[in-house]
Amino acid sequence: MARVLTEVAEVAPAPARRPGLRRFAFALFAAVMLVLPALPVPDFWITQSNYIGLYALVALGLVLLTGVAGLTSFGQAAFVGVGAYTAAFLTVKLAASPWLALLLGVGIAVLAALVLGAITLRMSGHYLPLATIAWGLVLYYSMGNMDFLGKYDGILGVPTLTLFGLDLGTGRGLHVLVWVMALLSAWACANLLDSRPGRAIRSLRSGATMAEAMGISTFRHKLLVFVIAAVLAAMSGWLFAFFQRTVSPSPFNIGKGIEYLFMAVLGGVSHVWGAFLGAAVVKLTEDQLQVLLPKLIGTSGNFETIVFGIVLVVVLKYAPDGLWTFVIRRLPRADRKRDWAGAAPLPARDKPARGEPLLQVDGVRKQFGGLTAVNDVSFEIRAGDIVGLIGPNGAGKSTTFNLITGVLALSAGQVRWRGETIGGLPSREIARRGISRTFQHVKMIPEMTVLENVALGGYLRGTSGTLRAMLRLDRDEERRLFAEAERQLARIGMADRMHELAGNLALGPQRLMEIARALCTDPALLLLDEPAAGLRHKEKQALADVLRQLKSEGMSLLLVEHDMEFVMGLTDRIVVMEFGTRLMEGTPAQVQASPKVRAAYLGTEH
Ligand SMILES: Nc1ncnc2c1ncn2[C@@H]1O[C@H](COP(=O)(O)OP(=O)(O)OP(=O)(O)O)[C@@H](O)[C@H]1O
Repeated sequence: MARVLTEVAEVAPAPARRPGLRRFAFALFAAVMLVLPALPVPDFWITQSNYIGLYALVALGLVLLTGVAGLTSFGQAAFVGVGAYTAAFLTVKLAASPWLALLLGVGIAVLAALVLGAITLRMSGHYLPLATIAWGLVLYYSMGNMDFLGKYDGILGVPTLTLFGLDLGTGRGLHVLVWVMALLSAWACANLLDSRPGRAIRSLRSGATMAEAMGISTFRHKLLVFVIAAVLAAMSGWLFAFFQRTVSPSPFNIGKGIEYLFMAVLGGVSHVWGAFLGAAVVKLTEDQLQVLLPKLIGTSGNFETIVFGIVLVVVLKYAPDGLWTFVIRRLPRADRKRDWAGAAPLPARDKPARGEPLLQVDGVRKQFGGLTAVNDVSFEIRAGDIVGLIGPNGAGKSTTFNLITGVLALSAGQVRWRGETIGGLPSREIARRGISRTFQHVKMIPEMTVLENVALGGYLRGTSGTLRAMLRLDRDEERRLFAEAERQLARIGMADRMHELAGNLALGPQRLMEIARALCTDPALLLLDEPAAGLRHKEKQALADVLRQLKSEGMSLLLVEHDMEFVMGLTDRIVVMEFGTRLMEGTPAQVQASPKVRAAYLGTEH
């Protein structure tokens, strides 16, 4: 911790980056897939490869949706159907341009995803999976019963695609287009995940509380990723129509929806390239099993489905992150290239003048059913104050934190921030106004690096959106975000650990990382929930130094802490709570001398 509060320039340079083997491997893979049709590969394998590309597009959407964001959809096949039927209907019945059909198909899928998502994504739990099943069933039976879509016979005679006057056919020519679209989509998705909106998407799986406290609208990002998955599925459907040259409802039924999910889970549900592996393994194994199993069993049937079910259980047991993890383990882990030296600072807010009234907690109350966890608690924080909130276990400290930061709704009372009423605002709006926090139980994204976790705190200070991120036009802002994240890590003495995975840190460093993340939001008030818990003595001293330094820079702090020595040595004022009420408020000396406080901690009458 010797480097606490050092400037970025003094921080030891990040370890040298390992060779870009991954990038080379993926470039090679892309090149092979694109030149494959020009090689003397049998037509059978070109067809298989076309299927794999088409399936991978859908599985890619599920990687984002299910693997990264933690949302399950069984209805992706229906979105594929939307793309396919739009292509077939427009080109066969209306003789329209296939490219117009692509636009329209994607548009309809986006609209359907927006409606479905708007209804279900605010609700947690099983609503989305159930809604996607219903959507899959509705679309399947609609396609099968509509006269103008040819009922269960579907639409025949879809023309082949032509590009620059070149007929792509259904084999080698189309292969190039299928794989260009699949690889470009994978590249765009990989770019997205390594960006400001991507980190927001990656934060969804760990629950809404932390993400919202960093200013992220979790609903908007869930909707975004649901729409992206629908777009990818519709693109696959559009290609499928020109590949099969006929569309009928059966390839878009709910069973196929489950199969797509199976591909994503088997391949590597949180890895972009796992979608390709999953699609390849499922397609190739399915074909082999369809030939082999009837021979082995002596009768035909859908036995491959049963075998797949068993395989899925085995994979989930022994490789819950999918088969791609076996590949990724063999590739060297590349540290992020430290290319942000000299990046312009991020925008910073105007800081309040010392002594300005910041936070007024006015008679707040919180009831959980019959239990009053916080009862008529009032206190004030002025700019530059370090205020402690102490009390025995269950006194209502964390609940008070959650009322101030909008995690919980007030039952009564009001919270004001610089004169503005903020009680009732969502967490992200409160974060936007300059209140940041850490959590009693550390909330982070374990599979992201320390640096990326901290950069999540800079979300509100950036503006790059999804399209910019997908096209990698956001690099300038990314450099600024990472420079800020490193600066905040240096402030708490952790810059040398920025490339480690957050999940590999011990509890103490995880707490410090949360503080760096909160600082990255550029707050005017920092709420720390038990920051010293789990820290060793020296780490606590270093933390106290950091907090004092923050105070000297004008930062205001409210901290809940059980370590009395830590609180007494650091705070200007202390609010003591007991049984949800404010027992007293005073200087550390007054609190220490109070018989009421001593009695509260000892559990005796007062
Ligand atoms: N979501 C909830 N639903 C029901 N009761 C709750 C909820 N959150 C907290 N409580 C109850 O409210 C009371 C105050 O809890 P709170 O966590 O705020 O106390 P605390 O002072 O932070 O305690 P500790 O120091 O142990 O963290 C406790 O009795 C707790 O069981």
